[in-house]
Amino acid sequence: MSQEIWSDVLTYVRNNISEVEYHTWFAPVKTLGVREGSLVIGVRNSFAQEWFRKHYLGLLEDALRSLGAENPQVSFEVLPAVQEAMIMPEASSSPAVATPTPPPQPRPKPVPAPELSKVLNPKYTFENFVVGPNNNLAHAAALAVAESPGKAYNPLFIYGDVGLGKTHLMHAVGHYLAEKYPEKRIAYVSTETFTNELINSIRDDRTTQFRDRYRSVDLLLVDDIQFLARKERTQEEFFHTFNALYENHKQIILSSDRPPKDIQTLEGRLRSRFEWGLITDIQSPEFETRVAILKMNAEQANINIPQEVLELIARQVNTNIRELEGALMRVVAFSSLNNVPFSRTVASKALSNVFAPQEVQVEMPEVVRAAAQLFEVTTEQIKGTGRARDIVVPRQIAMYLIREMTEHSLPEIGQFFGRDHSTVMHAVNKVTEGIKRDEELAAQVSRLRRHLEGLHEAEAGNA
Ligand SMILES: Nc1ncnc2c1ncn2[C@@H]1O[C@H](COP(=O)(O)OP(=O)(O)OP(=O)(O)O)[C@@H](O)[C@H]1O
Repeated sequence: MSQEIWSDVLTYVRNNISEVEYHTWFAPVKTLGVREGSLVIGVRNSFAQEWFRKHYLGLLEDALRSLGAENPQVSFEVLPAVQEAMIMPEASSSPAVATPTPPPQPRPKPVPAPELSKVLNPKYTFENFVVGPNNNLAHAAALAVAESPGKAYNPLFIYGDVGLGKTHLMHAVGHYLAEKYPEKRIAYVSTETFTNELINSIRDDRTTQFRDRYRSVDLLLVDDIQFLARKERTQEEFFHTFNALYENHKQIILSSDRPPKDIQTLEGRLRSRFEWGLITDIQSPEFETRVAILKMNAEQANINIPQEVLELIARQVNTNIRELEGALMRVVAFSSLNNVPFSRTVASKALSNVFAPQEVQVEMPEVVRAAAQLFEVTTEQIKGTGRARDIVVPRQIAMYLIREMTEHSLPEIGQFFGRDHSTVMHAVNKVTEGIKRDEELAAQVSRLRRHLEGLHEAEAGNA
């Protein structure tokens, strides 16, 4: 994770000095990690070490402060000669591959087309994709397509808001296919790149090569297809690419932030083609899915973070998964820069500048846990089917409090308990009526409510 801290530090630095200065001094250095709360930066020689101490120490400390370090510490070490060789700027990578902020590099002209099969992000595999109710249909469709490309659903059209995993799923199909059939040609391209390449090919009189490249692939993945809107020439070209691939039973997967019918100024013939196969969406993940994603990310980075800290992060970021991952990195950076163990307090502090604490929400599993604790039963019993009174009462109270304290609908609550919405409605009515007559029940409900509110007040207070 120190690479992520370093990447954030570089972004901060880059925004605060000139490009030339950045290129001269920061492009050749690398981080050696965080040791006892101090960010260690490897520089080429003792001259650079002195220069950094004199000119950039304050800036680097400010960068760490912006990441939440309370007492930022930076040290510089001269790299051994052999390591120096490894910090040469990397070859320019495809836009699809997530890398830490790359150092600026002179751009050759014309820009060469990326090697089509090398643009998949290695992290975006099916194994790394957490399946939840928000994305299970899109996941199943992607898997079906990966298993029977060109046969199951063609094209597969995945839409949803930003940062919810559309690109991840597309790349996962690419990886699956690349592994199973290494000879297959796979192309991943954003609509923007497709457009730019088309323009360049027209300019350089290379349209034939452009066409050949895209029309000869076995799997074409196109991201952000909504950007085809209002680009008549690109639509025309894409139409022919689509037809060529489709007729040859080659798989096409498209992603967009909206369904085809809502893409304005998209030619009718393209829209209808996009609707030929399967259109599936990805919604924002529920709390449990968010926690599972955080858990997987932490495990992959070999970081042991307590469940309650993951839950706190998952509560604060409830839509975009990219932001969710960013929040996790912020907490990790904060704890390692301040040399403190992970805790709810630390996480609240780390996130306080970025996410407003009043946005925290009570989540369904929390309510069930609190009810189980108060009534001395297990969460499994509450979510189970037992009809004994000492289980039914806590279950109904949990349903009532979820309805009262969260935004979840009756069917959503029902689904969480494995029941239908009428059971939830019955429970809510029963408890609503019950607390009017039964003082003990009223006291229990109010105690639970205070407990749940208290949990979140503590978080807001810590922040
Ligand atoms: N279900 C999931 N399990 C694990 N990680 C996920 C999941 N969904 C999304 N992510 C992660 O969230 C981040 C954003 O996902 P991705 O780039 O695929 O989103 P997107 O929908 O394509 O966004 P955009 O519209 O901005 O292109 C990635 O790091 C991805 O690995």
